Amino acid sequence: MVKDTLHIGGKSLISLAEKYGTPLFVYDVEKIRNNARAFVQTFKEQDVNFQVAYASKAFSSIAMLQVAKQEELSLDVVSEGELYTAIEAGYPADKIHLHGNNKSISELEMAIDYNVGCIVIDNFYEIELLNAILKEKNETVNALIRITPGIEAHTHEYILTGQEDSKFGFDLLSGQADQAVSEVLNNERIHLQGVHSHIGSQIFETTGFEMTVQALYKALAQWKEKFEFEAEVINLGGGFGIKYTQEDEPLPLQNYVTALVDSVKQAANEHGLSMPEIWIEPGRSIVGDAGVTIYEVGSIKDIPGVRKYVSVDGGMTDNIRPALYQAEYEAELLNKIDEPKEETVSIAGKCCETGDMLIWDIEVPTIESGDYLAVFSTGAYGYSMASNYNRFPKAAVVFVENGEDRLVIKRERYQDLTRFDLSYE
Ligand SMILES: Cc1ncc(COP(=O)(O)O)c(C=O)c1O
Ligand SMILES: N[C@@H](CCCC[NH3+])C(=O)O
Repeated sequence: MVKDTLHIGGKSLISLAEKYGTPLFVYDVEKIRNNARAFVQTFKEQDVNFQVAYASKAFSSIAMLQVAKQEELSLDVVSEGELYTAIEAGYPADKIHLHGNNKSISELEMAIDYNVGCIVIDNFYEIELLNAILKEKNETVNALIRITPGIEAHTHEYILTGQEDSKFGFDLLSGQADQAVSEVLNNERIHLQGVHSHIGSQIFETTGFEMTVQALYKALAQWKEKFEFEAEVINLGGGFGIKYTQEDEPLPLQNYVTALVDSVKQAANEHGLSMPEIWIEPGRSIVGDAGVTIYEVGSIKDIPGVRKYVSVDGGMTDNIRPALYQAEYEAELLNKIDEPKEETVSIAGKCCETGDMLIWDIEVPTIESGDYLAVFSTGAYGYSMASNYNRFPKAAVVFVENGEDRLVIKRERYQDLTRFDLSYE
């Protein structure tokens, strides 16, 4: 048994690695709850009507959605699979919002059959599909229209979503958003509750959100004149940044809420429009810093004067973010937490892929095979973007709260990898 050091929710990470094996995702449930409460409490203090919808793409599992439900969050789902998980977790249907830039007929039918709270309409094809499905089922639905406001948030270009040149939503500048509002308002089966906009992810400032509110209100004022339409809901999406490394300086979550509420109040007032409900959709900022991944160090390759590669028993299969966005992480050797940092190494995954790197140039104590490495802030878009590349089984996920650990997603077995394979002999 190695020395017990770093703890989460009262449990030592080393003891969890020994109990459940590695790679292992460990979540601090109290942290998830505190993040959720930071948003909810701040809205309550602002005295506005609101919904905080957890963007379940960041990390979805039955246990996670049960925690979100306990915290009275609404839920953003973007696929039939995420919706199915919500249903399995017993999520109240009226709190579910369905997103997606290419919703299938069966996704839309499932959402309507389950009576979800709202559908965020993304494009003209979807209006057509929705109309046909609602007619056939003789149903109605609440909807928001997703708008790309032409705002460029300061973040990695792959996670920008609010710029004009985007696959998401109706563009404001070209007039497509006007046309969409008009079409939806003319559809008696779709109740247009309001507008939605999401400008990107891992954003560290409020300016982009404030500019979005202004852009939306300019349009809303015109739509009031043109269509006598007033939004009951303004959904400003997610994207609130978190700390991955010492260089990251995110705002306290409360600041995003106060900035959004202030700018909506101001814009509504300026344009003589009534105050809407404000909805947001945080994903990363609810779960990101609540998760840690533990790996075991395996082979070490030292190329003198060049680099020391330290390979761990996971990699891009449980964390694609470094390969996809050059995302940076910090890590510690759990069993050497008090030892001085003696060397600079690079942490590699075990996939047959040069780009399968987790961390470049990190300082660590003298590193050896068998050490446990914990990589921090992996709670968002780690497990949810995991793959079976090279036929690696997906890692296990453990929740810790009040000194108790609970396995919430089992480690995949090799049998799981071939479960859909059919013989060709
Ligand atoms: C529409 C929408 N809402 C919410 C989110 C959640 O974003 P984040 O995890 O950055 O809060 C995303 C992802 O960027 C998104 O596309
Ligand atoms: N998956 C991305 C963010 C995109 C979120 C969905 N629009 C990440 O890991 O940062």
